Amino acid sequence: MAMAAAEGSDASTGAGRWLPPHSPSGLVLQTVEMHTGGEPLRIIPRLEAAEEAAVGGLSLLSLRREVAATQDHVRRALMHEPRGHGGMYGAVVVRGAAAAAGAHLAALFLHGAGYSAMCGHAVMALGRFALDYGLVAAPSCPETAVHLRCPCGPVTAFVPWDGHRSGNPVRFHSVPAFAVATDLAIDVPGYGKVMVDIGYGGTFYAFLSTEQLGLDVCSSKTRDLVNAASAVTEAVKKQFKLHHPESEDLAFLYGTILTDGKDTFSEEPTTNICVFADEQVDRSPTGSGVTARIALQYHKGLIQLNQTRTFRSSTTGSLFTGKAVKEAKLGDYNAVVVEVSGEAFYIGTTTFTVEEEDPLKYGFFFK
Ligand SMILES: O=C(O)[C@H]1NCC[C@@H]1O
Repeated sequence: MAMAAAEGSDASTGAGRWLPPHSPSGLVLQTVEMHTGGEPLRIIPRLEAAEEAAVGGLSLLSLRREVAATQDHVRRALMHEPRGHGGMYGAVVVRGAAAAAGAHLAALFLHGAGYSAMCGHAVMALGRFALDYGLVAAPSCPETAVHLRCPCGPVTAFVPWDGHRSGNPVRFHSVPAFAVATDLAIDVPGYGKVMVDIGYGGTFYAFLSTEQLGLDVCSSKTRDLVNAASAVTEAVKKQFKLHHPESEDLAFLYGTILTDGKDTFSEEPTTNICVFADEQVDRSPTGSGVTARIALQYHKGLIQLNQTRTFRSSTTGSLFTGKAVKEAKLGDYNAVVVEVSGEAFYIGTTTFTVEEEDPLKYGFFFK
């Protein structure tokens, strides 16, 4: 019986037999499962191939390219069905890359269509993970600064710590965020001409109000919001060339965030939906999106330093807060350091296996 077996020792229950028949040469992947504001994070605490690549001293951006080229079956197996789903998100922890960067934790971010450069909801979850899984040698109470290395650069998470376990809320400071373009006219097939803002918060997003698309971020069907946001993403990609001051590897439009248009400072929450990668919907208010949107609001003079705004996900109602904490520079851009805060929770652990003869062993994906 499951209960008796779970309580027994390895010797009495043969706990090794919990693993079902699987390919002896194939993948056995252990994960820690979390969510931040409803957005899943499937943490892969160790991926041998990534560790081996890190020994060569590759930067995280180069490591991202290497893992994409050689280990994409791992991403597909864990993000796509039947092990994952259309909204699945993951992080591969790379200990070697953290050590090389003098950080507590380095991570590559995975989603249904590939690898991203920054992920705020993941940073909040990984901040807790780093403390609870012993990646920080001497955590301090009541809060510990966890230094993370993300593909976009160094990010610091500030995590409550009571001496035994981590807690919430977790806040983080990302790489300097900046406004790239404001009120940029874009022709969106099927929707007409709209005005978008483009901001960088470790990754680039286009922002616009749903009103311009004849929709309402709070009440329209998610499918309609996804279609509109995806059309905007495609149009912006064709009509505007992105450039990143540090690396062309970072110069890609990750997605479009549709908003209620409430950008002027207010104590009231502003609602948004982030559609990123290949029509993937963030269940959270999107940490990197909040970072980029605060940078845009600051650039437009709509908020001051240390004025806190609350961001609400239209999909789950979950909340993040964000504020610009100081001015900074990134290349020639006048930028700001943004603090984003939210709550991340553990939901379990999993061991995934693969049977060699399974024609769908590395998953399947459809829209
Ligand atoms: O919170 C974030 O920044 C992320 N969530 C999924 C899409 C983004 O990477």
